[in-house]
Amino acid sequence: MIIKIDSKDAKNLIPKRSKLSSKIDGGKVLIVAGGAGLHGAGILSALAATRSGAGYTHLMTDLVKYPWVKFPDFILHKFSLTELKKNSKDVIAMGPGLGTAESKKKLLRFLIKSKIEKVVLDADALTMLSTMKVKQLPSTWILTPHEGELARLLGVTSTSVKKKRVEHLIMAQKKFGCVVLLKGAESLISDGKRIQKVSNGTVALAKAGTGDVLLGMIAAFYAQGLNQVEATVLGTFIHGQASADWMKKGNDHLSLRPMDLIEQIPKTIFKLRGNVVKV
Ligand SMILES: NC(=O)C1=CN([C@@H]2O[C@H](COP(=O)(O)OP(=O)(O)OC[C@H]3O[C@@H](n4cnc5c(N)ncnc54)[C@H](OP(=O)(O)O)[C@@H]3O)[C@@H](O)[C@H]2O)[C@@H](O)CC1
Ligand SMILES: Nc1ncnc2c1ncn2[C@@H]1O[C@H](COP(=O)(O)OP(=O)(O)O)[C@@H](O)[C@H]1O
Repeated sequence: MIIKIDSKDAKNLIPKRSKLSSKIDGGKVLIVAGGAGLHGAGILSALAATRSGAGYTHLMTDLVKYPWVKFPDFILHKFSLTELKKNSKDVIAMGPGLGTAESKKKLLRFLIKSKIEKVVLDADALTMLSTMKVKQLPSTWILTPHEGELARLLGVTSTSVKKKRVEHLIMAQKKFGCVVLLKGAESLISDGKRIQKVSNGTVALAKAGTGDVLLGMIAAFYAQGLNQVEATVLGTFIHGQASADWMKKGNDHLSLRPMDLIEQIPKTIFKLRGNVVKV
């Protein structure tokens, strides 16, 4: 049976703060993303993490020409294994715009070998993973493939994934042993025990960069104490709902920018929470 997530389920998962909360309660997220020419991907993920409640957002990225005057919110790191080793974070989210060079593979191999507890992999990190001999990943890891990425992970065609989405999701979950989110008009989440479905997203999301936003959101919720399934469910639901809320304002589905989605996050969370802030 596939369980459909509704707004009540999502509302119950929204992290809470008290008047005495500090940035420590928001947790520390490290986004490893945004290689040469694809800086935007890392910035989108990092901005989404900050907008979704991360207490600290660290961004390991290509520092050359990083537009820090426009985006001063993050603690910046250059791509480096030494840097990755010395940075203990609550959650590490890796992939968008990273490329698949050997230097980036080393970073991923380190995370796998040292069994870092909370890791979320997307985009190029999934492509790199598909070329590695990996048995199982920790059950606390999250993979967020679209159909093409899931096909690469399983060594099948994207057409066969499109035809049998649930079957391929289950195969990937069994292969890697962690949470797998298969993205699309209907997003499916499996942890090996059950499959949950999030279908509130709109076609406005069918645009490059919206997946980078989702990665940052899931990482932020994971860093705030939700478990790996809850963080994936809440991130995916709010992401979908933000696109729907943005369209309800009279915007056409052709026109959504990933940045619009990020700007919509505060209002969508506030509405879902029930229009109350008790702090
Ligand atoms: N601002 C920035 O800097 C941005 C940077 N970005 C970064 O750029 C990098 C490359 O990203 P990308 O999107 O070009 O390539 P990628 O997703 O690896 O493969 C696409 C191929 O997969 C297949 N495919 C099958 N089903 C599919 C589906 N449902 N949805 C999508 N694809 C599907 C299909 O091939 P087919 O299966 O048909 O052979 C298709 O040709 C990556 O690091 C990303 O993070 C982007 O996030 C944008 C913003
Ligand atoms: N037709 C659609 N309806 C609803 N959501 C969609 C649709 N198409 C794509 N999405 C969502 O948009 C996001 C796209 O992510 P992804 O393919 O990884 O893009 P990118 O890597 O370019 O950021 C996913 O969250 C996916 O579920």
